[in-house]
Amino acid sequence: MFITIEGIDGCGKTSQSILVNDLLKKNGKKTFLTSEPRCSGFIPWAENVLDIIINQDIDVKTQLILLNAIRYEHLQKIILPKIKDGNIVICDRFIHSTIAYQHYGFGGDLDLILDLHNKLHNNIMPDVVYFLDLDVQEAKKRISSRGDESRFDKMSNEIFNKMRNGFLTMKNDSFVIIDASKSKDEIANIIFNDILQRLK
Ligand SMILES: Nc1ncnc2c1ncn2[C@@H]1O[C@H](COP(=O)(O)OP(=O)(O)O)[C@@H](O)[C@H]1O
Ligand SMILES: Cc1cn([C@H]2C[C@H](O)[C@@H](COP(=O)(O)OP(=O)(O)O)O2)c(=O)[nH]c1=O
Repeated sequence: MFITIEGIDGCGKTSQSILVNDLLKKNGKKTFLTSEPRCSGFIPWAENVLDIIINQDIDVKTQLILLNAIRYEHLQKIILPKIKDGNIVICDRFIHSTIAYQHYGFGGDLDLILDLHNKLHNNIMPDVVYFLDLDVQEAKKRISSRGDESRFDKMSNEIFNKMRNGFLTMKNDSFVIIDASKSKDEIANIIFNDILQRLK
C-alpha cells in the first residue's frame, strides 16, 4: 500500500506522518516512512537539489526537471522496492504537491506535469492521499512558531491560497480531505482508522 500526506507548508504533514507511522507499527503493521523532496535522507543528494529549487531563482520548468529527478531515484531505489517488500509506505508529499505548487501556485503547465509523471514514473499514484486542509494564516502561524522558514514558506498568502484551493479541486475517493485545525492526536486517529478500513 502506498499512502501520501499532502498539504501546504505548516499544515502538519511531518507531525502526522510520524504519528500515523507509529500507530500502524504499534498495530503490528510493516511500514516505511519517507518524504519528498528531501527523501528523508534516503537519497542523500536530494537535499542539495532542494536547496537549488528553494533558494535559486529558477523557471518552473527547471523546478519540474529537478523535482522529477529526485522522484525518479526515490521511486526506483526506495519507494517501489519497499512496497514490493510488503510495507505500507507513507510518503510526506508526492505528485499532488507538484500539481498544487508548480501548477496552481506557480502557473506551470498541468499537461507537462502529468505527461512527465506518466512517462517517467509510469503514472504511479498513491492508493490514498490524506490532504490536511488548513487556513493559510493558521499554517503560517505554525511555521513561524516552528522557526525554520524557507524561501517557499515566506510566499504570499495569495499564492498559498491558490495552492490550497488547487489541492481542494483534487478530491476523489482516494483523496481524503481532513480538517487540519483539529488536534494532532485526533487527526492521527482519523487517518489511522481510515487506513485500517482500507486494508480490510
Ligand atoms: N494539529 C496541530 N495542532 C497544532 N499544532 C500543530 C498541529 N500539527 C502540527 N502542529 C505544529 O505546527 C508546526 C508545523 O507542523 P509540521 O508537522 O512540521 O508541518 P508540515 O510538515 O506540514 O510543514 C509544528 O511546530 C507542529 O508541532
Ligand atoms: C514534493 C514537492 C515539494 N515542493 C515544495 C514544498 C515545500 O515548500 C518545499 C520543501 O519541502 P520541505 O522543506 O520538506 O517542506 P515541508 O516540511 O513544509 O513539507 O518543496 C514543491 O514545490 N513541489 C513538489 O513537488
